[in-house]
Amino acid sequence: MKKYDYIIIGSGPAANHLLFKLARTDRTALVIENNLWGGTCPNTGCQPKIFLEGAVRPVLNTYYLTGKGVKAAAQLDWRTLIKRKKEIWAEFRAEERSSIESDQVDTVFGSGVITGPHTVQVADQEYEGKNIVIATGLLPHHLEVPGSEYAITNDEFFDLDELPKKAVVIGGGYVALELATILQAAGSEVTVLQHSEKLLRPFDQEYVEKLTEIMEERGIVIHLNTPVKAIAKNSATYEVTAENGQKFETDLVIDASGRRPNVNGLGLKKLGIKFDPVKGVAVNEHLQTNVPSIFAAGDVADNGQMNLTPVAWVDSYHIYDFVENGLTEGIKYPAVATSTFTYPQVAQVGKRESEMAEGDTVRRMKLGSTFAALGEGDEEAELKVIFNKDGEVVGASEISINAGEDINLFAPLIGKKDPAEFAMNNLGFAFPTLANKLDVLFR
Ligand SMILES: Cc1cc2nc3c(=O)[nH]c(=O)nc-3n(C[C@H](O)[C@H](O)[C@H](O)COP(=O)(O)OP(=O)(O)OC[C@H]3O[C@@H](n4cnc5c(N)ncnc54)[C@H](O)[C@@H]3O)c2cc1C
Ligand SMILES: NC(=O)c1ccc[n+]([C@@H]2O[C@H](COP(=O)([O-])OP(=O)(O)OC[C@H]3O[C@@H](n4cnc5c(N)ncnc54)[C@H](O)[C@@H]3O)[C@@H](O)[C@H]2O)c1
Repeated sequence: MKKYDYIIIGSGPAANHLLFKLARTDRTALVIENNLWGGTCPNTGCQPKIFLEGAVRPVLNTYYLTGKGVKAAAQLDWRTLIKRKKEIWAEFRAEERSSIESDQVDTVFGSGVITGPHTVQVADQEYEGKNIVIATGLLPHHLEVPGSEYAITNDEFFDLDELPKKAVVIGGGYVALELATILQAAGSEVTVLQHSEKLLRPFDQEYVEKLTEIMEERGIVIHLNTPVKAIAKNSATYEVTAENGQKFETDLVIDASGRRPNVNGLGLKKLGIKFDPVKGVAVNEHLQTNVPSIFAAGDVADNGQMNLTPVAWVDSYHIYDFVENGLTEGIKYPAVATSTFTYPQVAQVGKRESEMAEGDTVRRMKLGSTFAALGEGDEEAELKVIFNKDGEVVGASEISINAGEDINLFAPLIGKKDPAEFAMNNLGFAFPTLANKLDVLFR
């Protein structure tokens, strides 16, 4: 039986950052993958999304500037865009697996099943590992309604050759609103059906409401409190029926009703490894499961964090430091910033206004009236920063077309005393950018 220091099940961000660290040592690793090498983020998540968003931006930017010095809105050529996407990704996929293979790292294609505290089986081959890392991520949740098989998920979305004339997107989270933004900008008539009364729960709801209004003004139809009862196929279209009886005829249905930990078929029950079907694999402060040689990292781990790529990286670095450097301190997550890649974007780090404690204060900055925002047609842009009673920054939220980038300024400031001092000491920030305005905000 071939022996390794690490067996990692799944080749996503949680795996590859552990491999970056292991590359500096003489440790050996086996990576097992049963789908696309590299995991969700580069194949069917963050990366194809941000690629398409790159083309959506000028379309929407020029839409808002039409009549304000721009003659007409740019238009998306969906077929060419997806063709280019496929060409770039074909190259990436060809390179991805070979980029992680080395003298120290083997890869094997297939489904890993954990058979013991130190053994994993793939087909009829068993491998031994001193440490096993479950890094199997999430899978799309499929609605449990008749006809749910007619809906696609993010797994298929980024390879759609034809732009649907009409699309129904089910869900009100990141995936639903990002894909709705892309489709509408490309020219589809988009309807979003959210079962509950709120969208984008992890974000500042005042800004989410503003985003919703802006998306609706642009033509995206959003129905809240509208659970779906059934999806039916007609000859050339689909019909989505809501529980309230409303019917929506459409060319494409996207199920973006959430994602669930990929825990089935791993042999967890047999080994007695604890997990929750919604939260994921139970882990301690070192990301060990109840079998100490078996860890879980990234989206599949019930680590109390959001399911984001930077969180998966932090997890894998911690496992490395714990096993290789004998770190005794439990995992500490930095303040991880997050953004919706909608238009505009809503971003946040640390506390939201709704989570303010006694003595906390909030300061707002109307970014929309700055010359930069006026020039970009981003008049609704706004920023809120939350301070605790000692004057430390404890949170920030922003709505603007650059919020995803801007929020990174605030992540390193969380918990820092005297941000005014920080701003005054960094007068060399490029001007005129948001960083330069911190001085005004903090004073
Ligand atoms: C549409 C979309 C957009 C996103 N955009 C962002 C974003 O902008 N920013 C951000 O931070 N995050 C984003 N995310 C989330 C991000 O993709 C995840 O947080 C990240 O991929 C988690 O990494 P992971 O390694 O834990 O899991 P994954 O990347 O999901 O990798 C898990 C891998 O394990 C494999 N696997 C599963 N079971 C087995 C088995 N039994 N044997 C072998 N292999 C197995 C899977 O095939 C998969 O390749 C997005 C997600 C989606 C769906
Ligand atoms: N920009 C980013 O960083 C980004 C983008 C995409 C995904 N992600 C990550 O991936 C995770 C998964 O994203 P997601 O959008 O799939 O999940 P999500 O949990 O963010 O959203 C799921 C949405 O579906 C709704 N929903 C649940 N059941 C439903 C039902 N029966 N009918 C209709 N709607 C229903 C929920 O209320 C929620 O609005 C996110 O939580 C996030 O961590 C991040």
